[in-house]
Parts: sequence; C-alpha cells; structure tokens
Amino acid sequence: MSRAQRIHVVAAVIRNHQQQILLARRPEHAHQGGLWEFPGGKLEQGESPYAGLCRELHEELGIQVSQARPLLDISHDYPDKQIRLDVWLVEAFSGEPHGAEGQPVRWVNQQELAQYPLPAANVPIVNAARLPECYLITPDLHSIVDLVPAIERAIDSGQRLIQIRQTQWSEQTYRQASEQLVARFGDQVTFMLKGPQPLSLPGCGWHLTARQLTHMAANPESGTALLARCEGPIAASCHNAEELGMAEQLGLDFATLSPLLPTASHAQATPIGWTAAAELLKGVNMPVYLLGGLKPADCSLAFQHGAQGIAAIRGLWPSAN
Ligand SMILES: Nc1nc2c([nH]c(=O)n2[C@H]2C[C@H](O)[C@@H](COP(=O)(O)OP(=O)(O)OP(=O)(O)O)O2)c(=O)[nH]1
Ligand SMILES: [Mg+2]
Repeated sequence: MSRAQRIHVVAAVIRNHQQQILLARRPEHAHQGGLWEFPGGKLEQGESPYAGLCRELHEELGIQVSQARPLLDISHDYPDKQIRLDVWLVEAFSGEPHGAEGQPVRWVNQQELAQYPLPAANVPIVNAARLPECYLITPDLHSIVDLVPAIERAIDSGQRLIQIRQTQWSEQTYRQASEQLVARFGDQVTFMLKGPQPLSLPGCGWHLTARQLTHMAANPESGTALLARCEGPIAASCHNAEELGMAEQLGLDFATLSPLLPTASHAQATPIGWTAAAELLKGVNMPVYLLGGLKPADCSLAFQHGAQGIAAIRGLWPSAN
C-alpha cells in the first residue's frame, strides 16, 4: 500500500529541560486504547503536517508549537488499520503541557520509555527519540593512547554515540581498548562495537557490516540468537534498499546509509546523493544516519531528507587543538 493511501497521523516527541519525553495515555475506547502514545492525531483534509501537528498539540495538550522538525516517518499495518506515523521533534513551544482532553500525561526518562506499554508501531519511534543527531565513527589510529584523549574531546563537544572502528587492530587489542573506553566513558556515551559477535560489555551496542547483515538475514535463527546477546543497540552498514530491508526485517535499532557524497576514503564508490537517499528512506521504518562526506552543518538537510542525522569519521572527529 502506498503512503498516500494510509491514514496520515502526525505525532510529537516533546522534551523538557531534563531531557524527559512527554507521553499521553490513549482513552480506553480508542483504537490502541489504554496504551501510552506520543501526542498527536490524524491530519485533516488538505492540512500540512506541520499545521496538523500544531493543531493536535494545541487540542490535546494546550501548548503552542513554535518550532519543530521531522524525526521519523514510518508506516505500520494494524489488523484493522493501515497508518502512516509522521513523527516530529518539537524544538520550541509555549504553555505548560497538560491533558487538555482529560487524558493522563507524563514526563518520562528516555531510558524508561520502553517500560511503557506503547502501540506496536512505536518501537522505531522510541529508538529515534533516544538516538542523537550525530553518530561518530573513529578513524584508524595507531593505539589506544591516541584514542582516549580524542574520545574525551568528542564527548566534550557533545558526541553521545560513538562507533569504535579500528580496522588495523587485532581482536585482542580491540577488546582491551573497548573495555578501557567503557570503564572510563561508558556512563556518558553509547559505544557501538564491531566484530564477529557482540562483545558483552555493559551498555555497548554492536554495528554489523553489510556482509554480516546479509549473512544474518540468510540465517535468521542463528542471527536472532546472536542479536539477543547484545545489551545495547544493534545497527548495520547499508548501501541500498535491499540491505535497509534486511536490517529492518531483523528488527535492528538503526542503520547507516552510505556513501551519500563522494569521499576520499571510498573514492571508487558511486555516491547515492540526497534525492535518491530520500527516496530510499521513504520505504524504511527505522532510524537511519546518512554517511559519506557529511559534517554537522548537514544535519538539517539530513532531517529534511528523512534521516535521523549524520554519521561521519572526519566530519565529527575532534581536532587535536
Ligand atoms: N497520536 C498517536 N497515534 C498513534 C501512535 N502510535 C500509533 O500506533 N498511533 C495510532 C493510533 C491511531 O490509530 C492513530 C492516531 O489517531 P488518533 O485517534 O490519535 O487521532 P485523533 O487524535 O485525530 O483522534 P480522533 O479525532 O480520531 O478521536 O495512530 C502514537 O504514538 N501517537
Ligand atoms: Mg490523538
């Protein structure tokens, strides 16, 4: 079914200064009744998504939205309804949100979101709400001695999701370095680790290569068992619709899509480009970072093209001075 034929619902991720997210409880008699939701509702005929979002949040919460941007746009088939959930991140609003239609509302810590009973469609929205705008991938470095101070600077500059990608290191060196990094910085940042299987380090995620992803998609039973061993988020490197489809099918938390633009490190690869990337992302129900030749200033373009944000090595790596 095409997106145009679905019931178009706009919904909001709203954060307060403590980084808590606002949930509301759906009335018992409603579709998906009694479950918690991100406030919002159905677009009216001829209404733009932004206008619909502002109207719904005024009706349901009594607030005036003054700034919002796209976060994630997904499709979901319930047995009785096919919906498109067009989720926005509210960046500025006035008024104190309250249950203007008598519904309970609650500010919830990001880590506790998953404990609330939410509609099935909301799993990727919770991931998008928790993931940052930028995904830093480390460049190849000589040793852990070089890595620690750079990671410290990256965290100081606001990075919260970091892939440790050291293609030259032995498995043993990689594991020791990861242990050190987690012990030192694990409470401030989520590390995404590479390798043949997830390293059981507290809170760490696992980032699969496209090759591992393809293998796992072909052997879903052993794949699912491996995935279950990982405590943190699971992601994969994707380059086309097929790989994005496999990542979604396996229920991964997010993906990267590359190469968006030409880069020195992958000079032979054909870049996807912004327009084709936006087309690819329309079919994906999962947060995706665009990767390849991007820097933080490209984040808003990435949001407008349906991405979670940008991933980068050089574009996000802090300079030594
Ligand atoms: N607002 C919202 N709706 C969600 C979420 N997850 C999810 O599956 N839905 C579904 C439930 C409904 O089928 C649909 C939203 O419709 P709604 O009942 O809130 O619509 P509305 O606010 O315009 O209410 P109404 O006028 O139809 O009573 O989307 C979510 O997080 N937020
Ligand atoms: Mg509603």
